[in-house]
Amino acid sequence: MAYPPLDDRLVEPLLRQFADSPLYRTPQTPSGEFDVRFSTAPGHFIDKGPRLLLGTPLLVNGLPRGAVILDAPQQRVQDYLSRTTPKGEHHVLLDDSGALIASSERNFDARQDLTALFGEAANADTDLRGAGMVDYGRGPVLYRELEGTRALLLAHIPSADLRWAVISQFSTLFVCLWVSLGALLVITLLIVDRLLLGQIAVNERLRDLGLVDPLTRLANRRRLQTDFDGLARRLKRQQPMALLMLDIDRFKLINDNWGHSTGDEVLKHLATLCSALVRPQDLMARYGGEEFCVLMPGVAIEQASVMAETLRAAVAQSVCLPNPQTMLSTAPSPEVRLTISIGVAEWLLDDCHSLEELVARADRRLYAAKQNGRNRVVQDDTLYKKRVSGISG
Ligand SMILES: Nc1nc2c(ncn2[C@@H]2O[C@H](COP(=O)(O)OP(=O)(O)OP(=O)(O)O)[C@@H](O)[C@H]2O)c(=O)[nH]1
Repeated sequence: MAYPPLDDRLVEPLLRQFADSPLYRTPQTPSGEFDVRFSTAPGHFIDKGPRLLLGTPLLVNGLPRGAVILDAPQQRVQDYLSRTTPKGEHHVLLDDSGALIASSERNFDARQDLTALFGEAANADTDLRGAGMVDYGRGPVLYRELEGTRALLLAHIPSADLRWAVISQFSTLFVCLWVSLGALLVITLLIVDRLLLGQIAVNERLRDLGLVDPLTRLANRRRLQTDFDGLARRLKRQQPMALLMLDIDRFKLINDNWGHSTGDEVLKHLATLCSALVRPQDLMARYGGEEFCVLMPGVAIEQASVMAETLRAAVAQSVCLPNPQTMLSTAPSPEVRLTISIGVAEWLLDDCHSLEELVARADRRLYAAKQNGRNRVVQDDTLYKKRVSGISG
């Protein structure tokens, strides 16, 4: 570009000032020289007049390392051009494309010509002040205003360098800290997970303890009550509900002859056998000792009696083979045969309004079954009444 005679003596100290600035240290070429070549950048309007940005790249070993931008009011460039132009001569400032930027002629209309030159960019507010980073589409440019001057120091940073600078911020200590925090978090989550699983297991165990008989794994008395209450609400005395009361005959003899451990195995044997025979919707529970209940929702007395007979027959035909290690050495045989007696009741027919009443009615019939020879099912009070009247008579 054509350029007015700019006094190198003014530029050189300024460039050195920039180069020595702690804000921006530019390594010099081995010869200590700068390759100074100004070019124009789009001007902008501030206050009353347009301003020009005159820039020179800072090259080190031929590589661009930054730029010095002189932000000057266009009028001053114009005045300077007029002042320094010898009489009779005409100096102009042209840009790279040869367009007129300033002229030593006084009739140069800077506002009009600048706008013509740079279009809307000339009106853009590019008045960078302080320090920061801008990106005009060719990558990030760092800038810093030099104190006491209207000059901006710019440095173009390749994106890769910028990324590396960010990454290098993560010092080893910082990374270690993050890794430690991450590890701590994972360990904490594992511990919480373990605690939760443990708590769930404990809760399940507690729930089991509350509702399950530990020996036979059948429902216990509390569960029987809960289920009865639920069924009673659901059936609303619109449908029948039967209850079987089972008791092992002469169980005391089994304990006495084979031992208590074998007695336990007989209880488990009975539980497994009977619970496999009842319907899925029936609830078999251990009522206590050697007594068991089967709650049968929606079942009338006849059907319940049939089921009771099925259970009685199955038990009578079954053989329990207890662990020989735990039975008494005096045991009469390695196997145990057993029978059960059953009392049957039905809540509508027997007009029972609570589990207690239903159990009492079934228990009464169970008692009658025992009194009449055991290994039998009783589903009404005939035998009971006969016996009671016999006693009273
Ligand atoms: N092994 C074992 N025995 C139990 C358990 N609970 C109760 N028993 C025993 O069951 C027996 C019940 O005996 P009884 O109430 O006299 O009745 P029974 O010998 O079965 O005679 P009947 O019922 O009249 O046929 C007692 O000896 C109790 O010790 C238990 O959990 N395990």
